[in-house]
Amino acid sequence: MKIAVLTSGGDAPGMNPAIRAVVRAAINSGHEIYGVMDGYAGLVSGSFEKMSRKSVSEILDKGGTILGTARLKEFNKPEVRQIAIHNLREEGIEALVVIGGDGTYRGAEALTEMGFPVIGLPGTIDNDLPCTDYTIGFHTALETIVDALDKIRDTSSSHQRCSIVETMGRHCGDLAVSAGLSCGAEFIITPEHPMNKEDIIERLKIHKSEGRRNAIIVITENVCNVHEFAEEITAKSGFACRATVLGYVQRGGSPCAEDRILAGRMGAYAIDLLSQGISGVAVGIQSNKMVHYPFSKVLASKTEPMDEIFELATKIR
Ligand SMILES: Nc1ncnc2c1ncn2[C@@H]1O[C@H](COP(=O)(O)OP(=O)(O)OP(=O)(O)O)[C@@H](O)[C@H]1O
Ligand SMILES: O=P(O)(O)OC[C@H]1O[C@](O)(CO)[C@@H](O)[C@@H]1O
Ligand SMILES: [Mg+2]
Repeated sequence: MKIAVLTSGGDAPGMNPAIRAVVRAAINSGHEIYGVMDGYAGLVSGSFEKMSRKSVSEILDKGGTILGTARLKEFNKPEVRQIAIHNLREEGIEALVVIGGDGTYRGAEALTEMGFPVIGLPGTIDNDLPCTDYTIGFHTALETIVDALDKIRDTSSSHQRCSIVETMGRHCGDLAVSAGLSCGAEFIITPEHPMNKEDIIERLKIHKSEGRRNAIIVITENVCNVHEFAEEITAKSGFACRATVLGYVQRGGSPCAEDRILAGRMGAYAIDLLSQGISGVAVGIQSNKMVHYPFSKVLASKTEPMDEIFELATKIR
């Protein structure tokens, strides 16, 4: 079978090991494999390149994605997807593996509904996909955040300051919750676990009066303007507060072992599914087992908030 692979949406550490696994597993199973450049944009422009074992040599430890990625808004138009399917068929490609987040899955579901076989792999730092415990990239981004929070704690404590640190995650608090537990953050604020600002300020006053030297607040992006909140905390709590937006540093870097293993397992599993004639599904990991569900089910499901980790962080704070 001729199979193509692409990466789409925000890049995530582990996309390269996933591409490698798809390419090597496909070749080892007797398939031909093509790389598509820059996500769905490459499907529309017909940017395909045949890949060999060598095309994916020495990329296991590389951040980003060797295939490039893009956000192509127009892909929600049927006529644009029709061009993509036409280009795939012209090349003789019979199935597609997409590595990306929820938006990428929406594109994949739409291609599936138009009769083109697609398999999805969860590749996003956000961990915001249902039907999988983890997404490829989450654990590496988490390590980056933990490293940054430990460093911020050093300076924060030296200056007796409060630090509010904004993580990525779009509308999912998993990065903030996991990093907050890992670093003993005093407060964790996420879309799933919101907190009243006045309440935090009151608790910071108590915290300060108890002689604590610092406090860390970890917060998911898009919850509030952290710079304004830092000013408010400084003015009202007596704790000088600084805001740090971690930003794109969270998307870069060499994938950690956990993401490499996950990417390897998922990439190989995707090729096994295609070899068995299965498509129109997204791959996941649940209780350490590979699973797959139709895109329609995944996209209609909700992610499970990390309530247990959040409560544990509060309990052992
Ligand atoms: N409803 C849709 N129909 C068709 N294609 C879509 C749809 N939504 C998104 N896509 C395509 O998928 C691409 C990636 O989606 P998006 O930008 O939301 O990132 P993502 O895959 O969710 O990854 P991440 O959130 O980690 O950045 C979009 O740029 C677009 O090309
Ligand atoms: O790369 P862009 O378009 O700025 O998107 C940033 C978004 O992408 C992510 O990094 C991954 O989905 C989110 O955490 C963040 O909100
Ligand atoms: Mg997304």
